[in-house]
Amino acid sequence: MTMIINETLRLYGPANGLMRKVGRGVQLGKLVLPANIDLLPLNIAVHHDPQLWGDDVHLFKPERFAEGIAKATKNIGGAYFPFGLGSRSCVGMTFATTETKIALSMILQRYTFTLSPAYVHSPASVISIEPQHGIQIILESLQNDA
Ligand code: HEM
Repeated sequence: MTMIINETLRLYGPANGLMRKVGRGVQLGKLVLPANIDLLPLNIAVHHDPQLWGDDVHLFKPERFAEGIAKATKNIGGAYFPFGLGSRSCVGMTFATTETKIALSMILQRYTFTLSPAYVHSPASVISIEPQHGIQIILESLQNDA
C-alpha cells in the first residue's frame, strides 16, 4: 500500500509546487539567484521528468518504490518531494499517509472497486491537483447479503 501511495503522490500529488523566497544571492550551477526573488519549485515537474524516472515516467508503476524512496530516486535528494523539503516540509505527512492507509483498508475489507467506463482521466490544477470530472467508480460489496 505504501508503494501505491508513493506512486500516486508522484503522479498526482495534491500540492504541485512550493513557495520560496531567496534570502541572500546565490549561484546554483549556471543559475544566479538574486536576493528577495520569489521561487516556485514545482515538484510536479520533477516528478514527471523522464531523466529522473525513465521513459515510463507517465505510467502508474507502484513497483518503482518496491525498495523504498531512496532506491526509486537513485538517492537524488530533490527527485521526490510530495510533502515538500527542508525545515518547512509538511507537518501532516505521517498523519495523511496513515489516514489514507486506514481509509483504504476499511474500504478494501468491504468492497471491490473498478473504474467506471464513464471516467475521463483529466487531472487538473485547481489550487491543488484534483480530478476535473470527479472519479466514478463501481463498488461491489464483499458481503454476501443474500
Ligand atoms: C497527501 C496529503 C498532503 C500533502 C501532499 C501535503 C503537502 C504539503 C506541502 C508540499 C507542503 C509545503 C512544504 C514546503 O513548503 O516545503 C505542506 C505544508 C504543510 N502541511 Fe501538508 N500536505 C498534506 C496533508 C496535510 C495534513 C493532513 C496536514 C495537517 C493535519 C498538513 C499540514 C501542513 C502544514 C501545517 C504545513 C506548513 C508547514 C510549515 O510551513 O512549516 N498537511 N504540505
